[in-house]
Amino acid sequence: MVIADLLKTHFPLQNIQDVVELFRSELTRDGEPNLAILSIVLGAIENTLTVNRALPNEAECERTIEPIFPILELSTVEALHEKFVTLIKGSVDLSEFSEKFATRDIVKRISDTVWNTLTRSYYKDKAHIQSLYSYLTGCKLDCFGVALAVVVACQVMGYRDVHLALSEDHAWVIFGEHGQETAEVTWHGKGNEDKRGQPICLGVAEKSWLYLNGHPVKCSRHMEVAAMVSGINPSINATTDSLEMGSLQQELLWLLYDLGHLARYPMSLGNLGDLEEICPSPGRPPPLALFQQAIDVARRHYAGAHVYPHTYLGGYYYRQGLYSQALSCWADATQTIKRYNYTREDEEVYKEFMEINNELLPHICKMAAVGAVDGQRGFLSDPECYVNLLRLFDGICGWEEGSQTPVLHIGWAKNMIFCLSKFEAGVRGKIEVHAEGEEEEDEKDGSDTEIDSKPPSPLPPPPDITIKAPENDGPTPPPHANGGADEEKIRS
Ligand SMILES: FC(F)c1nnc(N2CCN(c3ncnc4sc(CC(F)(F)F)cc34)CC2)s1
Repeated sequence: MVIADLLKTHFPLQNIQDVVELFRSELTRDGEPNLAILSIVLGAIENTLTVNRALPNEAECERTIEPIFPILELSTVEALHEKFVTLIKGSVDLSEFSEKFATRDIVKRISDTVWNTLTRSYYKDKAHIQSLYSYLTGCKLDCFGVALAVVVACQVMGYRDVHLALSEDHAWVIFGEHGQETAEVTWHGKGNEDKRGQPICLGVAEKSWLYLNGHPVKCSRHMEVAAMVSGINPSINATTDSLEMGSLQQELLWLLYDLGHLARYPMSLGNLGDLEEICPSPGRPPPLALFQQAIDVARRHYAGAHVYPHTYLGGYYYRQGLYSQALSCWADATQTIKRYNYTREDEEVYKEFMEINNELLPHICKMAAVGAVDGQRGFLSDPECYVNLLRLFDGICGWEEGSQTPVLHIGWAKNMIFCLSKFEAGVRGKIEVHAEGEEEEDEKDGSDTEIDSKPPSPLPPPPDITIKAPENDGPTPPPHANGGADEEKIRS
């Protein structure tokens, strides 16, 4: 498959702007963006900027910093592209597969080709093995990278119906005339037999977070570009990121955002929010707006089935010291996971909630109890915080109910008791807990406001509990009642 002349005009790539213009050209051209070229380009640059990078020591830091952005020649990219096309076209007998739409057989065969050319054994969680560059130069791919490579190979074979499907911790493909077919093409986690070639059957998908109850992100070609940009890993080592690589990722995500290709992709909006928190772009929406947009997208287009939009925002509030707001987001997150049954393939989200319940929440309650953080003066006497703490624990317990594998152990319970006991006795008198479906008598004096897990549309399962907290006329003003001065103090 020849590389379009339009594409060639961008080479050699010498800086971030050259790469952004190449992506803009591919994303706005007639026909599809060339996924193979774009993945090779990102992988080659990431490799130069992060892999085996000698870092300047103190003394050298004083000296001028030599430019380290690699000059990427067309010949390098063309050679790797040619290698990929030859490998893929050489592995399947084209005559057998002449249909317009892919079949399970062709998808499995292409997955086998990628699978069988990987290094026999390597550290699967290694960084920088997510791109076609890693596959073509090191024969290594991570779980996401295998799925992406299969989709790129199908594009090379001319199958315009094969697309990437993404959950919050897994990837597979959809295909067929109406995109109605699904197939596993990669492995998941450790010690799980891969199910490559099999469809994702609803029975498995509907109750496990790994498959998001049938609400994965179904990518277009442009969203597949967004996925490879989201998959950029700027880390040089555990403590240092490549500023150039992070900046390239941020610029490309804004390009994709402006072209509308993040509009159905909550995690990429979260990625962009994280990058903006670290290095704000002038004239762009603040992180808060991006995290909030991700939550809205998940609610409107994915039936509120995604957990990460809530934990992205919760993590942001926590880092900003806005603990009441963080708690509210984390409660929304557990009220989301509550609709799933926990299975051993859900470890990643289990670790998220473990950190929230067993590290972050106890820390907040400890700090609030010693009054260490001004802004949290009201936290332990604020009925809304207590309500959200109960919603959070209810969600985790609801997740365990009906699951084959238990979620909670004594460590969870100890931390729950620790947090609950830090709240002032009076606050417990200010809330009402209603069992599911109990008739609501009208509020006579309107003194109670109902705190309810805002039901995402379409109708979710009814919440098990509805909890009420009084209006702001209670004796202790909510933590941010002083005109946000505290928040100013925290932020400054
Ligand atoms: F919840 C917040 F704290 C999170 N912070 N970072 C989070 N990540 C980082 C980015 N990330 C992602 N970001 C964009 N797209 C995808 S597709 C995918 C699943 C798999 F890798 F394809 F298997 C993961 C993922 C995974 C979740 S969640």
